[in-house]
Amino acid sequence: MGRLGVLLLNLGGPDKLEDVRPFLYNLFADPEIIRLPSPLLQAPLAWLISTLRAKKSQENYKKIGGGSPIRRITEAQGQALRSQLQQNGHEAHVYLGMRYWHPFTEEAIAQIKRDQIEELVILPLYPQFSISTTGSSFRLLDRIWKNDPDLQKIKYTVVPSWYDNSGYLQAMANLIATKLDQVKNPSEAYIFFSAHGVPVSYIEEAGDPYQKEIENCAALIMQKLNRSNPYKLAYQSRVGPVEWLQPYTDVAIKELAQQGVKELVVVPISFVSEHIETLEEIDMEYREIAEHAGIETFARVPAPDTDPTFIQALANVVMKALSDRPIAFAETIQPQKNTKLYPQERWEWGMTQSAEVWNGRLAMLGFLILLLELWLGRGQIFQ
Ligand SMILES: C=CC1=C(C)c2cc3[nH]c(cc4nc(cc5[nH]c(cc1n2)c(C)c5CCC(=O)O)C(CCC(=O)O)=C4C)c(C)c3C=C
Ligand SMILES: [Fe+2]
Repeated sequence: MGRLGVLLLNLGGPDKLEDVRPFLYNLFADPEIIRLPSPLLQAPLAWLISTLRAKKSQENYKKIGGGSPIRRITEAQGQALRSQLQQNGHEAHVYLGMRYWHPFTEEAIAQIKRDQIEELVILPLYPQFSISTTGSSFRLLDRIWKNDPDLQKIKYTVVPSWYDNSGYLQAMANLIATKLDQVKNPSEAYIFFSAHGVPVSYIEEAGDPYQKEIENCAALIMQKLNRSNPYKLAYQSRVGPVEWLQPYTDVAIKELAQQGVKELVVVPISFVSEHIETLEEIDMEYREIAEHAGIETFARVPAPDTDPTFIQALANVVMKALSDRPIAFAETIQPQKNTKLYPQERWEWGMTQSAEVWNGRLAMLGFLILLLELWLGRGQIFQ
């Protein structure tokens, strides 16, 4: 085996408050997050949304210490993975490639080239595949690869998703069991999985397998846990004026409270590290909603971070990828160029070609104004 590298992919997050706006700009400039009918609109819209959202988002980052812990934790996971692989007989360099903030994927690739890596496993730190996360990183890497003959010499493989890995399921089950055993009625508490949502159009128009993988993952974790507690899966963190996967976490919490549920054990399911959506959104916003609705216990299961069972699971995923047939970027799910990732029916009217052009332009203008109004009018994006 040649010089081995493992490239861990993640979303990234602002290290400090000044980073929030440019981080949001990078996120919304990604056509895998919001795709508009004209690519020319992407940058102005990203600028608009990031500028409008920055203040609220900064307030949230302030509440968790002024920045995202995602880089620190992902670096710790990388180091722990390197030692675990070493113990399992594999000397590997581990790199971090974040999609929207430092260390950017491009920085990791430059280092991989400097280190003259010959064999590379590309492992997203998202257990389930979504076009908006893993898919976006793979598409970026695919573009980088196509333009770089040196990279094309590397024997690489990608791991599209690994939510069904037995060690990962065990790590999640252990973390849940520990938390369950701390509540008043461990056998009755409701296990509440909260996954990051995506717009419904990702699933229905673009064929994103995310919802299926999340549902399967929750069911497999429950099997591993092997307890008879009731459970529910809901989706958090919706952004903007389109329909996202349902049930929404806040609505589901209120419904359970109305049904008389008193104890919730909340499991963040699509994240493997603590970050703003666990530390602020779940721990603060949803806790408040739950307590207000009459839930007496709101216990949150920690993200796996550097949990040893979880790190061993990551090492197993890497070793399996090395022994399996290599998977290329092109083999993974990619939305077609014209896929609607955002509802576009609004500008599909008009009788003649030129009328259609003008209708389209007016509709786009209207759409921008509508977005602006919705973003400003609602005052907060996570509803
Ligand atoms: C599986 C994980 C994730 C999916 C799917 C996902 C889709 C998705 N996200 C946004 C918009 C935002 N996400 C933001 C932060 C954020 N998102 C994820 C993970 C997934 N996103 C993580 C790990 C983080 C946190 C990074 C950190 O700073 O700790 C944010 C910024 C937060 C904020 O402004 O409050 C936005 C915005 C969309 C639109 C989307 C799918 C289309
Ligand atoms: Fe997100």
